[in-house]
Amino acid sequence: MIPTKGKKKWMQLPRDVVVGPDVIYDVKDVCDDLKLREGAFIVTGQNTKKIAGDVVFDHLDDCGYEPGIIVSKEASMDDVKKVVSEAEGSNSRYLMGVGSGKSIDVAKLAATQLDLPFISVPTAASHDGIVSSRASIHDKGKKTSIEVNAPMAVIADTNIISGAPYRLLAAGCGDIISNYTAVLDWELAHRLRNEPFSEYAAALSRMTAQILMDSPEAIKPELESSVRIVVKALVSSGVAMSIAGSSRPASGSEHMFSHALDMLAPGSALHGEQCGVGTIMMMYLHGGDWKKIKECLEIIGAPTTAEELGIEDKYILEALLVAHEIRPERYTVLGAGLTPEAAEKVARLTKVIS
Ligand SMILES: NC(=O)C1=CN([C@@H]2O[C@H](COP(=O)(O)OP(=O)(O)OC[C@H]3O[C@@H](n4cnc5c(N)ncnc54)[C@H](OP(=O)(O)O)[C@@H]3O)[C@@H](O)[C@H]2O)C=CC1
Ligand SMILES: O=C(CO)COP(=O)(O)O
Ligand SMILES: [Zn+2]
Repeated sequence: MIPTKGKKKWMQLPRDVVVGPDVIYDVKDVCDDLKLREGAFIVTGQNTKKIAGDVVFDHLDDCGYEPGIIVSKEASMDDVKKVVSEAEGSNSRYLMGVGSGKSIDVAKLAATQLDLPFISVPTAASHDGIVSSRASIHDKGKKTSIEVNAPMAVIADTNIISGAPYRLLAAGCGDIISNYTAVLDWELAHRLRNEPFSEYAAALSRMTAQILMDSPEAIKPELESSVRIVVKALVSSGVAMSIAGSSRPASGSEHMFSHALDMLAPGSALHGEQCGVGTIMMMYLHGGDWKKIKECLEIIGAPTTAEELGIEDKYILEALLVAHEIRPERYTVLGAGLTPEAAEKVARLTKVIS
C-alpha cells in the first residue's frame, strides 16, 4: 500500500479506465497494456459468473493466459482467505474482480494481501467501490472498510451493466448524490476541527453529484447512455477519494447512517439506496435543499422512504441515533449524536418514515 506519513502526497489512480459496449472483450488488451499476461485469477459471484466471469475466463483462456476462477458468495474475511490461498496455490500473478460490489471487494483485498495487481470488472454500477481504494469486508460480525490498493484498471462493459437489475443502477445514483452531504460534512469538520481539506477533491466530488442532479431524467432502465453517465460519475467519485487520500469526499453522515443500517437491518437494501435516503435526512440537518435530493431520487426511481427500502421505521430511527458512533473520528453534522426527538423529527419531516 502507499506510504502516507508526513507531508508526502501520493495519489493512487487506475491506469486504464475502459467504458463502453462490449469492452469486456478488451480484457486481453488491457492486460497487455499493463504487462500482465499469464496467471490471471478471477473472483466472481454466483449470478455474475455466467454473465461475465465465464466470459472473461474463456477470453483469457483462448489467449493462452491460463486463468483461474473462484466463486465468492459474500464479502467476508473467510472468502478473502480462500481466494488468497487458491491464488497462491496456482501461482497467480494478478487478480480480477468480475461481478458486483462483493466480488470486487473480496478480490481487491486479496490482491492487496498478496501484493498483486488488481483489475476491476464491474457488472453493475451500484457504488463507487468499483474504482476506490477501499474494501468493505465482514469480519467477526462487523463490516469494516479497509484501505487497499486501487485497481490498476477498470473495465466497465455498459452492455452488461445495462442488463443488470435497474435497482442496482439507481443505487449507484444514490451513492453519487450522497457526495453532496459528504462534502458538507467535510467542510464542517474543516471549520470546526481544523481537519485537512482538499478543495480539488471536494470540488470534483460536488460537481459529480451536480451533473446527476441537473438531469436525473437521463437515468432510465436498459439505456446504455444512462449506464455511461453513472459509471463515469462513479469513476469521478473514486478519483476524488484518491485525491483526498480517504473516502471523505464521498462518505459522510449519510454513509454512517447506511453503515449503521447494515448492522441493524442487514441485507434489506443496497448500499447506494441507503446512502440516498440518508442524504435526504442529512441534507435536512445541514439546512440544505433536501426536497431537491428527494425529488431527484424519485425521478431516478431510487427509494426515498423506509418502506421503499424494505426497512422498518424503528431501524431507521435507531440507525440515526447510533450513526455518529460508527466512525467517531469522522466529524459530521451528527456531532455527538441526535436526541431521540430530533431523530424522529428529521425522519418524519422528510417523510422517510410516516
Ligand atoms: N469498496 C468500497 O468502497 C465499497 C464497497 N461497498 C460494498 O459493496 C457491497 C454491495 O455491493 P452491491 O454491488 O451494491 O451489491 P451486491 O454485491 O450485494 O450485489 C447485488 C446483487 O446483484 C447481482 N448482480 C450484479 N451484477 C449483476 C448483473 N449484471 N446481472 C444480474 N445480477 C447482478 C449480484 O450477483 P452475485 O451474487 O453474482 O454477486 C448480487 O446478487 C457491500 O458489501 C458494500 O459494503 C459499498 C460501497 C463502497
Ligand atoms: O462507500 C463509500 C464511498 O461512496 C466508501 O465509504 P466508506 O469509507 O464509508 O466505506
Ligand atoms: Zn458509498
